Amino acid sequence: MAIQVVSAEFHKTATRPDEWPRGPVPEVAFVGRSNVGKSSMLNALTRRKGLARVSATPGRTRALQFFDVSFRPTPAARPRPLRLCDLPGYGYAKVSKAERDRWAAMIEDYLRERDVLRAVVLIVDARHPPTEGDEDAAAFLQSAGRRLVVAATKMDKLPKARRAAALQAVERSLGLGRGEAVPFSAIEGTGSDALWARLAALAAEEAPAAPDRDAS
Ligand SMILES: Nc1nc2c(ncn2[C@@H]2O[C@H](COP(=O)(O)OP(=O)(O)OP(=O)(O)O)[C@@H](O)[C@H]2O)c(=O)[nH]1
Ligand SMILES: [Mg+2]
Repeated sequence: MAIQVVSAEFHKTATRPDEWPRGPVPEVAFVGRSNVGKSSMLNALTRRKGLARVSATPGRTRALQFFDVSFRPTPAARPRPLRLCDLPGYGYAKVSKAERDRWAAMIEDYLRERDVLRAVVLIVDARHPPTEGDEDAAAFLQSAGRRLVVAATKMDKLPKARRAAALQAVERSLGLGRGEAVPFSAIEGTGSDALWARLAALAAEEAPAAPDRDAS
């Protein structure tokens, strides 16, 4: 059954931890290489075309962008809050190494430390084998103890007859089981319901056992 998005709006931009939104709202983040389609996926999921900025120029998203969403898992259910975080892409070559290092540190701090983060969607391009950056990101997220959902996007660019094989190639190379990766296309509008079902379930779960940050 399709999830109903009640509202979706931009909340804020952050480059430093003290700027991350406060409060106990469960959060899901979107990571992937520059230009893979992170912002487009966020717009497709929220069914709000201009919510996150989509650009033909890679490297457009340069800070963490937080969005507040309210959704009903079923038509009769009460709306639930969820926060989405659109992250800058990795692997963007046209900035200085110093700037790339700064982005990487900003993203890694967030992915490691963020206590309300329930799941991370790793977005890969369905047309190509995962890049070294994709593999590094998957390994990093696993080592950080994050729940990972892999989505293979731009499915529309593949002929229908090749889509299943492409999805399996993604799953194999990232060490996932059959049926674990979610096929997606922001252009065709496919994959949203399947991805929502996964995210809604993860958002409802307890936060994963996080490194000992509440010990004091
Ligand atoms: N054909 C097709 N094109 C897509 C899809 N998703 C995104 N695109 C295109 O890919 C380009 C990049 O999309 P964005 O959503 O801005 O990608 P991003 O990952 O947020 O990019 P950065 O923020 O720069 O890292 C744009 O030209 C989009 O129109 C898709 O599912 N299918
Ligand atoms: Mg973007």
